Amino acid sequence: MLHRPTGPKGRLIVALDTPRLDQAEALAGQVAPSAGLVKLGLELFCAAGPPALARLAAHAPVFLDLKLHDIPNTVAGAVGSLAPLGASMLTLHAGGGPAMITAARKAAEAAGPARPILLAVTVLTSMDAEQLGAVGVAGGPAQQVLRLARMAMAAGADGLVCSPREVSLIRDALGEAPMLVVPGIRPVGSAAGDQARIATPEDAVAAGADWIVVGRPITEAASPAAAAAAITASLGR
Ligand SMILES: O=C(O)c1cc(=O)[nH]c(=O)n1[C@@H]1O[C@H](COP(=O)(O)O)[C@@H](O)[C@H]1O
Repeated sequence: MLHRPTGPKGRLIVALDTPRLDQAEALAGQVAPSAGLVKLGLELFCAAGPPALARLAAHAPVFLDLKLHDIPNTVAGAVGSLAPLGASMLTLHAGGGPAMITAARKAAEAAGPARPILLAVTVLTSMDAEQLGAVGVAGGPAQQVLRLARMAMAAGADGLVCSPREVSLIRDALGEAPMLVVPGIRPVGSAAGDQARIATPEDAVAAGADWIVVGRPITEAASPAAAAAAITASLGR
């Protein structure tokens, strides 16, 4: 099981969001010197399936981000199918509720000590108060993130995915126990795109993020290797 970032590659996770496995492998090779993990998400997994995991794992440990969200029995089955693939981290939506998270943890543990870390996604970083209101959640993202964070950790998640805006709130409430993996990262000067709750790599780490997740600011850069290296260097290791 993967623990906190300690190595010289720092706290960076690079999201390889492309439907093409050859392209993802090439990117993984370019960013691997400066990335602790690479992220295999829905776009690539839907296109290339489980074999993509072993191919990317040749370059760096893999964060498998499929954001599972279904009834407990179905999610437990999916975790059971995914756990042997060798991912270091796996996501599920906290909104699936405590029974779903507990079932997922049980299924992950059945895979043995090399099981993936289970991360509960709180409120997607693309959602602002208005988007959240549209799905019936009043009070804004911070309050909802904290509610889901407490519930998910009590139900058996190893860590949480949240935006950089809620990191210090979670640290104040829950301390060091949750591993915090933080997307919605934008180096100064890069476009926000569809992300709503963003901050720079430095601010996210200063707030207490264990890992930051960066996709397009690296993958769409003229040199992904240089962009990844610059982010890791900006974090001081
Ligand atoms: O679980 C995630 O990784 C995730 C959760 C979230 O709330 N927001 C979010 O952006 N992500 C992922 O993080 C990556 C961010 O990519 P960029 O916006 O290109 O940096 C994407 O692969 C998203 O799927």
